[in-house]
Amino acid sequence: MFVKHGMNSGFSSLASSAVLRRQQFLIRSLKGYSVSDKIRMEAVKCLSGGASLEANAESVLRAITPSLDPTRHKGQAGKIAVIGGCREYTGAPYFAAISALKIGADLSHVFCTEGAATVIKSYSPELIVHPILEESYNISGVNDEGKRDISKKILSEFDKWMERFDCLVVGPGLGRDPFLLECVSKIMTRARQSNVPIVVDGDGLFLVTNSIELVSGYRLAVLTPNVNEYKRLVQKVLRCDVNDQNTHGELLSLSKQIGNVTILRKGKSDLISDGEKVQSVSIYGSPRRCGGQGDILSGSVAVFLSWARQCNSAAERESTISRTNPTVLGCIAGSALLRKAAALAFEHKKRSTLTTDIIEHLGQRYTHLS
Ligand SMILES: NC(=O)C1=CN([C@@H]2O[C@H](COP(=O)(O)OP(=O)(O)OC[C@H]3O[C@@H](n4cnc5c(N)ncnc54)[C@H](O)[C@@H]3O)[C@@H](O)[C@H]2O)[C@@H](O)CC1
Ligand SMILES: Nc1ncnc2c1ncn2[C@@H]1O[C@H](COP(=O)(O)OP(=O)(O)OP(=O)(O)O)[C@@H](O)[C@H]1O
Ligand SMILES: [Mg+2]
Repeated sequence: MFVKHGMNSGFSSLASSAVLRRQQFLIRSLKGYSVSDKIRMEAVKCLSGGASLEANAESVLRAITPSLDPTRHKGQAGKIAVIGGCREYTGAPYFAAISALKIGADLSHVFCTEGAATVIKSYSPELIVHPILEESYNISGVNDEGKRDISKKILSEFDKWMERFDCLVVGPGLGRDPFLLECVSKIMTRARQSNVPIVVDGDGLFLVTNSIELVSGYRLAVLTPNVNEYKRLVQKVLRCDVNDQNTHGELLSLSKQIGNVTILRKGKSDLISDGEKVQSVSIYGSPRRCGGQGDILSGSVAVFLSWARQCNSAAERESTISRTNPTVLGCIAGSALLRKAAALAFEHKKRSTLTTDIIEHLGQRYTHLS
């Protein structure tokens, strides 16, 4: 079976004092590190409220990961592009792009501003960096016609590459400059016309929340909101505040309202929905909440969803998995892998664990994923 029924379907409505006592015990257990991962997972499921379908992440990972076959050529394991990197942020696009390579993609590109490009290139010679984006401050003396020309040039530079990509990650460290975001909207529209999947994260979600039509109804779009980003999406799309008593129902409605795009709501448990059902990944990760873990996740989801789309022959896939939306499979695999890598990094580095430490553990998934 691909999914296992959670232990507490309809928990919120059935809560009795005995269940509440058990919950309180589990909350106390979570504070220490002596209890097993399994108990922590139970606790998280108990606390999530609503029917819980914990994804069998290990099966998903095994089913969608391509073999290291000597007949395969460079590029077949994935070509990913991250659109992000501006004056403020260079770490986020680097984390997303390098994570894609560490997981097993063959090529990882970054499209960013010129200033950010030099920095990102210096972090890693493995990344292919395109310094094509422009921010308003850099073109402040240019008139409207000049700006239109710059925008056209950016789009045509991107067009040269786009057909080669298996997935785009839009947003890590993108910033919120209006001119830059306008150009990125055009890039997203072009990618959508060419059926290239798009993972939207960070400032990409800021853009999409204000221009929901960019992804609305696009089944190859994945949104990966953190707590703030989710709140803004719910307020904009559902026109209400986040309701923690109805997490699953709310996520289903949000996804449906945006035309069944896949949403991965990050948090204590990661919740994933494409508007059909909600699945969770509650594997215990790390108590460190250092910045950059969401960036690892977006790069990882991009690779896994590309792999999930590739294995469309029934022989290659387990039956339930073959019927599951590849974007959902990508989210389950990405979330599980990040969480396990975070747990392994925390075992070694404890409170000093940083995003770069987690990236170093991305490759250990098969031996340690439980
Ligand atoms: N090392 C790095 O380069 C990192 C960069 N990051 C990037 O940082 C950017 C922001 O991500 P966060 O997760 O911090 O975003 P959040 O939305 O969680 O919050 C960011 C900040 O923006 C403010 N803010 C919220 N709504 C706003 C609005 N409507 N207009 C202007 N400001 C608003 C918040 O008060 C907060 O201080 C993203 O591009 C993200 O990818 C992060 O990924 C962390 C690591
Ligand atoms: N309270 C939590 N307990 C356990 N894991 C969590 C918790 N909150 C987030 N995570 C995990 O950390 C990962 C990143 O989520 P987070 O909310 O930090 O994203 P983010 O804010 O976008 O990160 P970034 O700093 O990269 O922008 C997610 O996969 C999620 O599973
Ligand atoms: Mg983020």
